[in-house]
Amino acid sequence: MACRSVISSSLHMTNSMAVKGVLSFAPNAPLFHHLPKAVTFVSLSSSTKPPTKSFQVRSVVGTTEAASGFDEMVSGTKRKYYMLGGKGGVGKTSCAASLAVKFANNGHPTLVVSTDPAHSLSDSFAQDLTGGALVPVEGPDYPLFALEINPEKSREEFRDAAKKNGGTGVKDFMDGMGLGMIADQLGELKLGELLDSPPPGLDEAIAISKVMQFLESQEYSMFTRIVFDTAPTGHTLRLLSLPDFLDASIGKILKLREKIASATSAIKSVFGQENTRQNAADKLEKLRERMLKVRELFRDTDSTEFVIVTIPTVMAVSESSRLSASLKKENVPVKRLVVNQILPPSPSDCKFCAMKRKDQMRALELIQNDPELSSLLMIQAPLVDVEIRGVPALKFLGDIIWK
Ligand SMILES: Nc1ncnc2c1ncn2[C@@H]1O[C@H](COP(=O)(O)OP(=O)(O)OP(=O)(O)O)[C@@H](O)[C@H]1O
Repeated sequence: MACRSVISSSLHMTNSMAVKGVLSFAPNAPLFHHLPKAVTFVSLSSSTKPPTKSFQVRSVVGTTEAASGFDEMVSGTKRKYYMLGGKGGVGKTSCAASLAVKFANNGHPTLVVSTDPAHSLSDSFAQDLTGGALVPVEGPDYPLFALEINPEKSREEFRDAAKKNGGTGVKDFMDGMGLGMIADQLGELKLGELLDSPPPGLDEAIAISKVMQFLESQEYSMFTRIVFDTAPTGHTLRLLSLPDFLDASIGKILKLREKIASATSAIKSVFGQENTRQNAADKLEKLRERMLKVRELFRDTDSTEFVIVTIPTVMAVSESSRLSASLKKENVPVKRLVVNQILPPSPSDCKFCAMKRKDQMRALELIQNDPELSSLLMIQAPLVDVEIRGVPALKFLGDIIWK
């Protein structure tokens, strides 16, 4: 028996609007190669670009009309940070990318950042966004840039640079990555010598240092919405608790430094060493202070929100509940919970679909009765029957989720 639970529909989409019909887009739309110095906000109208390519997106429609409060998310030109996180594979990237597209199509110069070492932003946007630098995303009405931070790869390169140049290349390498600040703070500690046993938190330090750039660098000042596609729960919690985490790491670094210092004390002047050590300790203290600033930012209810993404299964709901509790403990603002991949009611006699949906409804009930999750605004997102890839498809998903 054919399963008819998924309603097929087709869409017609220009760069800034979607109506029913055929999903169309102009693949040669101009790239935003340069960041504009000043941003003018104008009302968005439908594009007049002729559709040059078309394909169909079939989807479930109308499963839920729960509003996400997007009006509140989009209002104001003061910068806001949205971090989307949850269990692996639930749709964090799809939700984050669709939110970023929606912000950009609503007049916000937007940056979407992946801090997940296993990036899927490139796959989601169907564009090559790798390389660890800002890459313009083709398609939205307003500038949308993506940044994939790969801390593990960065550490590898860092290690190589340290080996090749006997440590002298480390600063150049970090400068090249825009991490000069970290190099300045840690350079004197001869990190190259410590890389065989990297202090825990170094990966996260590299990721968070990019966040610090947002705060300090002119290059990023144009972005009024920054959306984070975070790594699965465990990594995210480490990232959020980084300042404490780094505190411990700094302690470890200083201890190691002390060991190195005493091992070489026979050939160095004690006075000079003490100076260097004190200097390095001061710099680390500065780094710690900066981290604390980031910590404050991510706990600022005016500028930051963590959106939990989950799916309607008992396992995912349990993990989301724990994540919510941890975020609350860290005082990170959480308001919204996206429950993704919900099956529509099946008008057919597909037993599998009926059972699956029943299961999902039970999981939704769990959410409603969960002390951690019940107070969050629940946004239900349907399971669509094609893979969401590319800006037009993300716009389509975003228009369903972010209303
Ligand atoms: N609502 C949806 N309907 C249909 N497919 C979806 C939906 N949401 C996500 N998917 C698909 O599920 C897969 C995983 O999605 P995605 O990469 O967004 O999840 P993730 O949580 O970011 O994964 P990871 O933890 O591996 O980074 C992708 O193939 C995506 O296209």
